[in-house]
Amino acid sequence: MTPAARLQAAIEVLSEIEKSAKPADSVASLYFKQRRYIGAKDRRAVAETVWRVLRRRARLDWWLEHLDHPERPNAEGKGGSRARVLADMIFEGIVPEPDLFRGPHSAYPPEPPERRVLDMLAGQKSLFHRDMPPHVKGEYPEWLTPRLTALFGDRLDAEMGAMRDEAPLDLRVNTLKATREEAVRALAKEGIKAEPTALSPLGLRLYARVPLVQVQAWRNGLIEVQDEGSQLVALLTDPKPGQAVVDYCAGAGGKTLALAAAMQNKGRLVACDVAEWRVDRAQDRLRRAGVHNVTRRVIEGESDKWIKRSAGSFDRVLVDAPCTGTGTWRRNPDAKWQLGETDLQELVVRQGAILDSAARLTKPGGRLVYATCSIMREENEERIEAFLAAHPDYRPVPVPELWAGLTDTPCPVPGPWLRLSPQAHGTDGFFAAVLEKASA
Ligand SMILES: C[S@@+](CC[C@H](N)C(=O)[O-])C[C@H]1O[C@@H](n2cnc3c(N)ncnc32)[C@H](O)[C@@H]1O
Repeated sequence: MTPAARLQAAIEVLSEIEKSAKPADSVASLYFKQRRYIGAKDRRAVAETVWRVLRRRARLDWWLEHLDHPERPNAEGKGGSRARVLADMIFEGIVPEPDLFRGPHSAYPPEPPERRVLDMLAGQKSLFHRDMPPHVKGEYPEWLTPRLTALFGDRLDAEMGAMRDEAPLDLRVNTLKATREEAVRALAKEGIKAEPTALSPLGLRLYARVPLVQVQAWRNGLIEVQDEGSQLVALLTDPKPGQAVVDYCAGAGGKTLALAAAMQNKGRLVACDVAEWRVDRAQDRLRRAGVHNVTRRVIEGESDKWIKRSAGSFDRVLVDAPCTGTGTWRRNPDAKWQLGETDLQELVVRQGAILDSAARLTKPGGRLVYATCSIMREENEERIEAFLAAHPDYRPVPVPELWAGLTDTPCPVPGPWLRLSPQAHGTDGFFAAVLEKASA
C-alpha cells in the first residue's frame, strides 16, 4: 500500500468504528477480513494510526476546532475522521506533499481550506497547548470531570495521563504447565524478553508487541494474556484445590483459567455467563491451558433456575461484573468516546441485581468476590456499601488481611478494597471487594 492508501484505510476504519456499537478491535478486524488483499505490514501500520488517533482524539479535535478546520467533527464528536487522520499525520512529522496522495485507493489531496489548517498545524511543536482544558489534555469525556475530580483530587492530571498511554502486554503464567521461571526461559528461546510483574506472582510483562498466535509458549498453553490487575482479582478470590467455585460473569474465561490453575484442576469450577458466544470462546483457551475441572453454563439471568437450585453450595463466588470498562482505557481508547451517563446509570442497576443474585450461591463461611475493571465509585465502593447494608450476613475481608497469605509481593493498597490504577500501580484500573458470608 502507498502511504496515502494507508491513510485512506485508517480514515475508513475510524469512520466504521464511529458508526458501530461494537468495540474498535472487532470493527477493525472485520474491515481487514473483508479486504484480504491488505497485507500484515499494512494492517499493522493502519491499525497503529487508528489507535493513535483514538488515543489523542480530544487533543486533535481541539486543534481542528481552534483552527476552524472545514471538516472538523461536530459538537458530539461525530464525523471528521479524515480531518483527524490528516492532523495526526502532521503531528507525526509527515509533510503532506502532493506526491503523498498519489496511487490507487489514496486519500484525496487536501483542498486549499484544509491545506491552510494543515500548514498552521505543521508549525506546532506539541500536540498539547496551554489553553486546552484538563479533559482535553487528559483525553476523557467532559461529562466525567466532576466524578474524576472527586475521585483523584490533585492527582487527576497524572492519573488521566497514565490512562492516556498505551498499556504494556501482560501475561499470566499457567501453573498447570510451567513455573514463571520456566515460562521466561521458554519465551527467551523464542527471542521474547519478559519481565516478572511487581504485584502478581504469576505475571510477566512484555514491552514489545508480539503476535502471540505465532509464539510456541502461548500455543502450548504456558502463558495467557491477562492484565496484572485481573490476575490480582483471581489471586484474591483464593480458590483452593477441591473446592466448589463459580465464576459468575465468566465471559470468555480470562479469570476462569486463573482460578482453575489455582485449584490445580481439582474441585468444581462453574463458568457462567448470559452470553453464549462469550462462553463458547472459552473452550479453546481451556483446552490449550490443560484445564479440565470447568463446566461452562449459559444462564438466563437473575431468574435462572440453576441459581435457585444451587443456592448456598459454593465456597467461592466471583462476580466480575459488566461495567463501564473505564479502567481499561489504555487498551480500549474508543470505549471512552462511546460511554454516556445513561450507560453508567444502567450498569449500576445491573451490577446490583447481579451481585444480589450471585450472593445466593455462597455457602455459609464462603466468600463472594465482586470485581470490575472500572474506576467509578458508583460501580465499586457504592455497590458494595449498598450490598452490605442489605445483606448483614456478609462482612468485608480487608485486602491487606488476605494478601500476606497469598503472595510475597507487597500489598498495593491500604484496604479494605483493592483499587488499582495505571498511575499508582502500572495495571489497568481495577476494583475488587472480598466479602465473607457468616457461618451457619
Ligand atoms: C467484565 S466481563 C467478564 C470478563 C471475564 N470474567 C474475564 O475475566 O475474561 C462481564 C461479563 O458479564 C456478563 N454478564 C452480563 N450480564 C450478566 C448477567 N446478568 N449474569 C451473568 N453474566 C452477565 C457479560 O456477558 C460479560 O461476559
